[in-house]
Parts: sequence; structure tokens; C-alpha cells
Amino acid sequence: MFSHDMWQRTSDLMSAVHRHPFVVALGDGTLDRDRFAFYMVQDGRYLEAYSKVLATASARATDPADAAFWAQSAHTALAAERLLHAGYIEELGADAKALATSPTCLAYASYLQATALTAPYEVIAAAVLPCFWIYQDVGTALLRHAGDANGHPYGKWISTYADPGFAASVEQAKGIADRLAAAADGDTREAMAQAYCRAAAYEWMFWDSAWRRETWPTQQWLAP
Ligand SMILES: Cc1ncc(CN)c(N)n1
Repeated sequence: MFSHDMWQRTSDLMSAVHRHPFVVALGDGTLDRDRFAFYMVQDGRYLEAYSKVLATASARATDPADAAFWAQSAHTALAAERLLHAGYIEELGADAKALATSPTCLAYASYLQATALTAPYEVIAAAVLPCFWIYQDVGTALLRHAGDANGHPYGKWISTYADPGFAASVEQAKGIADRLAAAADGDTREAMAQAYCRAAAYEWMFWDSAWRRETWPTQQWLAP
């Protein structure tokens, strides 16, 4: 099955995600507020783009049930996830306007937007899957580690991604990619695998860019 193959192909990367200092500190509650605020601001921008990518997936879907699922997920990315982020940004007193969109945030969002507009529908379904699945995997692992999200400094974040409702949507996204891959020719399946792996790599890079509070290497000459 496509999703199973992708999980195996990205197993080293997933180990690196789970031991990344940002993810470890998020889980044990020691992540400093500046890094978390940076992440939240970048992620809010990412989710705005991601929601439009899912809306495009809905428009390009060949199956009405798929179209409904992507449209619902586009709504959730803005209504639930981005709301959670906005709440944290307010709580942290982060000045979102002062932060430039990071190179990694822009690259990941641009990659997904280009894929949504130009790639076959099957490849779009593969490219958006790591965004669902990796967050559910991380959220679930962090909840297991924390034992209880109540009282945890990042408990709302952890509960959002460890939520059984979110797990159900991950299963649906996996099911769509698996069905499309099973019916696809070899070239399309390989393009789906490339898209899945590229997006999974961007997920690691996103945690890493937040840990480094990534800036533009050109900012000394040109304001980003
Ligand atoms: C970068 C990223 N990837 C995934 C998710 C979870 N939808 C997120 N909020 N941000």
C-alpha cells in the first residue's frame, strides 16, 4: 500500500523528526517562548496557504467524496488550527507583523501551491499527506510522553494534533492516497512518492527553521 510504503521510505526522517530539539522541547514543555512564538507566526502563514491548497485539491478531485473531504479539511485548517495559533500568538504577545516569512515557510507553502495548480490530482493527494500524518504522529507521541495535556505549557497544541477526530481525518487522507496510487500507472505512482517525500522533508525543515528562528541570509542587503 502507498501509505505503508511511504512510512517505511521516510522512517529515518521520522526518527529525526521525533528527536529534533524543537519537538523534544515542545513535548517536555521546556521550549522557550520565543522559538514557539516564531513557529506559531510562521505556521499561521503556512496554514493560510495550506488551506488554499486543500481547497484546490477539492476543486481538482475526481471523486465527490474526496472533494467534500478536502473542502472540509480546508475549513478546519483555517477555522480550528489557525484559530489555535492566533490564540497562542495573542497569549505570547508575539508581534506577527515584525516577522518576515521564513525561507523554509515560503518554500514549503510555494511547493504545495505549485503542486496543487500544476500536478496531477494523485500527486496533490500525496503532497498534502505528510502535513496530516506527521502532525498526528508527533501529537500522539507527545501526549503519550506527557501523560496528560492539562497543565502542560503547550497542551492545547498537543491535544489538537493528538485528537481522535484529527486521527480519523488522517485515515481518510491516507485512504484517498492509497486508492489513487492503486489505480495509477507506474510514473504517476513514482511522482506521488516523490511528492510525499519532498513534503515530509519540508516538515522536518519547518521544525528546524523554527528552532533556528530562520532569517533570510540576504537581509543585511535587502529587507525581506
Ligand atoms: C508545517 C505544518 N505542517 C502540518 C501542520 C498540521 N496541519 C501544520 N500546522 N504545520
